[in-house]
Amino acid sequence: MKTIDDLGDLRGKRVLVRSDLNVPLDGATITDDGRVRASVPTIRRLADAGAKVVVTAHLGRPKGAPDPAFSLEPVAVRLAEVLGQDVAFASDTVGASAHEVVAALGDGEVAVLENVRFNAGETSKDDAERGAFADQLAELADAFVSDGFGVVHRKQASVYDIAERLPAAAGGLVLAEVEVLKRLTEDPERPYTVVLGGSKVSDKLGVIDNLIEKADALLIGGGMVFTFLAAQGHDVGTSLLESDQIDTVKGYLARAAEKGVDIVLPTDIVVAPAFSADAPATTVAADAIPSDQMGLDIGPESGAAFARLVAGSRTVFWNGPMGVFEFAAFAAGTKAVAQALTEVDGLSVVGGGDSAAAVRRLGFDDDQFGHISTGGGASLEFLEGRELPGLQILEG
Ligand SMILES: Nc1ncnc2c1ncn2[C@@H]1O[C@H](COP(=O)(O)OP(=O)(O)O)[C@@H](O)[C@H]1O
Ligand SMILES: O=C(OP(=O)(O)O)[C@H](O)COP(=O)(O)O
Repeated sequence: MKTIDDLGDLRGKRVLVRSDLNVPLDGATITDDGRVRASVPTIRRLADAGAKVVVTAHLGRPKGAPDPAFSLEPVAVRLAEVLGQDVAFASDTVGASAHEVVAALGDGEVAVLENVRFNAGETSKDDAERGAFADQLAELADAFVSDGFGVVHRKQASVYDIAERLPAAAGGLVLAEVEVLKRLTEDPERPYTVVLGGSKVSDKLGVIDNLIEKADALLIGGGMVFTFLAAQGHDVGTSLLESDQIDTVKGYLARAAEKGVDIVLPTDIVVAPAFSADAPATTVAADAIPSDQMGLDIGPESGAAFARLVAGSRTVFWNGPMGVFEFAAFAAGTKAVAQALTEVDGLSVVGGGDSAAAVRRLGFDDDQFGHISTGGGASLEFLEGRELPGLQILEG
């Protein structure tokens, strides 16, 4: 992959940096600034080289139009604090404000553009529509640095198409992430266990297909669980469920059994009548979820079983909290798995914005893990051995 060194002398040049600043927010308050901190070294390096640094990033999944709830402005404020220098903010991504802010940048100064996903072209499946938006982004810069590891699995304008339009290079974060994750793909020490949870179920279920070929055991928690339980014929009440994936999941279970790969499901679940911090929590058997309750965490018996399997592995990759850790009553499963990862005699990797936020919020330090990856979906697809569009476009 091309690196920043390949871009030559950057003094006075406008460099567009794609960062992953998709941080968890409570209102306008950032609850974990890990992705901001991870983005700073590349931004600092470019600013120190005298570039005019234009940062582009997304926040959440707005629907291709401006939505104040997903403004990057609070994130730009936090970036300025962590960088220790002023950061200008453009109230649009490629419009008059962006052009004005970029034109006003001096050498070594930094600006953040408003949420790139406020523009329908960013995530469009139509190549021409995405390309037209990438053309507009490209007008704002002389070179492109891809540093948002968490989005390199997305074929999106600010990740992929832009790299076809400007001299492009991988930033330090992307290079560092790839370096560590390669260790998990090249002959991992066994047993190799992958723990999957979280709420992006439809996005991430597909990775199981390839991971069955690579890992010795797959532990399923979080919102992932319920499509599996439904595939086994159980009622999952009002839990998160991808009904159209039930047949696919049945196929995974059958193939894993054939290959001798353990797909381990929780045997007990913490349920509540509503998705809220103070909903009364009870623990039930995984095959007896009441029809008016939703599963919000794996139960204590499952937490202990998952912890034993994790701690006994030599290589562990974990993406996706085991429950709704943001609410104390549903954080125990995530805490049990996190604790077990710290005890692994080998390589333990936590991936994903919320998973990283969870371990920090539950009192763990980053250095208790082998690596904390900023990307969940991106690292999972990397481990699958898939070609990631945002990396492939930087090659050559
Ligand atoms: N049983 C569940 N039902 C609903 N949401 C869940 C459940 N378990 C975990 N979650 C949610 O999953 C979210 C994180 O999912 P995801 O974005 O896939 O992880 P990451 O950002 O680490 O890749 C958390 O906000 C958590 O509350
Ligand atoms: O949060 C992210 O991914 P993750 O939850 O898989 O870690 C990235 O910012 C990508 O976001 P997206 O999954 O909305 O494309």
